[in-house]
Amino acid sequence: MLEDEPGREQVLADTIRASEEWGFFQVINHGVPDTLMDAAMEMSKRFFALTSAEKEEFKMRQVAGVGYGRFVVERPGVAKDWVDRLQLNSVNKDELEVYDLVLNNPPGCQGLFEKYGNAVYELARRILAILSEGMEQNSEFFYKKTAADGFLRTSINYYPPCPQPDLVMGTSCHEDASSITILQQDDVCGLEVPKVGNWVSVSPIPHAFVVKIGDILQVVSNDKLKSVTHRAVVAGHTGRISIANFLMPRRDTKVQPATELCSKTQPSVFGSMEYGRYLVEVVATNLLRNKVDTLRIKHPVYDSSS
Ligand SMILES: O=C(O)CCC(=O)C(=O)O
Ligand SMILES: [Fe+2]
Repeated sequence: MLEDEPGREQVLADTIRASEEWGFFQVINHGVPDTLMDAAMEMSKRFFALTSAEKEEFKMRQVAGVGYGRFVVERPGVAKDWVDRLQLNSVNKDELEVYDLVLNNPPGCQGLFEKYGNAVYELARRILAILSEGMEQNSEFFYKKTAADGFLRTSINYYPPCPQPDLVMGTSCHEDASSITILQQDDVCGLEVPKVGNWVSVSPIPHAFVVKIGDILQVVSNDKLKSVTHRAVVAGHTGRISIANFLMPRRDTKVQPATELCSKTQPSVFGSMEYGRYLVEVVATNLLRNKVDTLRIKHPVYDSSS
């Protein structure tokens, strides 16, 4: 995360290469204090250790909303994931969120996650700046097009120990519908990404964040940066916690390739859709895989007037 040092050019090039090839990379020395990361992980453990009745007080009330639990559309024949979840918004609120969750148990939980959310949001902005400069644009380029005035959704996943881990999935294969995702994992392996026909584990590095390119950055970068499919398996003998922070655009943001990244040789390969519509029509219909393909144009032609 070098800011002005001589190795910066190399960092830019490496970050772009990782985002094109893997859609994932890990960052260390990122500026979010270790103590804040530890406190967030500790608070998450304490939350999931509350009794069911205590957790139910924060029950999620709308599909993919904030709160505890999983309010999902059931799919016939598809087993539910082996995961317990708490979701909250920080920085800006999602403008359509009706439930104003106040997370007052364990005490201090709300304030801690607001502080954590602010720090992660700043980090997300800095990473978007690195990606922008790596693609020869000004540092605010991707932030303005994929996240300006947007919100940060923090989703805390607890995968309990499981007697038969081979029979379940922690979080099924999907891509994130975010601009970018910043994920903190504990010291237990579980997150997996595909590479040449195999699943590869993203090894936990103490106090590192895993950064994932989301669908919105894939579309705006005109398919250069990849929103890669991933999943989380369960360890079995022990529980695992991951804290996924999704940087989300405002719902009225137009999701479309940036004209600056299109040319005669690289015409726009995606159409345009408002982010709110993307969430309702593409994400909420349970179409979890290859979602950006719903925007893909079959025969791209460069339009120099746009
Ligand atoms: O638990 C993990 O490591 C992955 C979670 C994830 O992919 C998500 O919440 O979107
Ligand atoms: Fe994910």
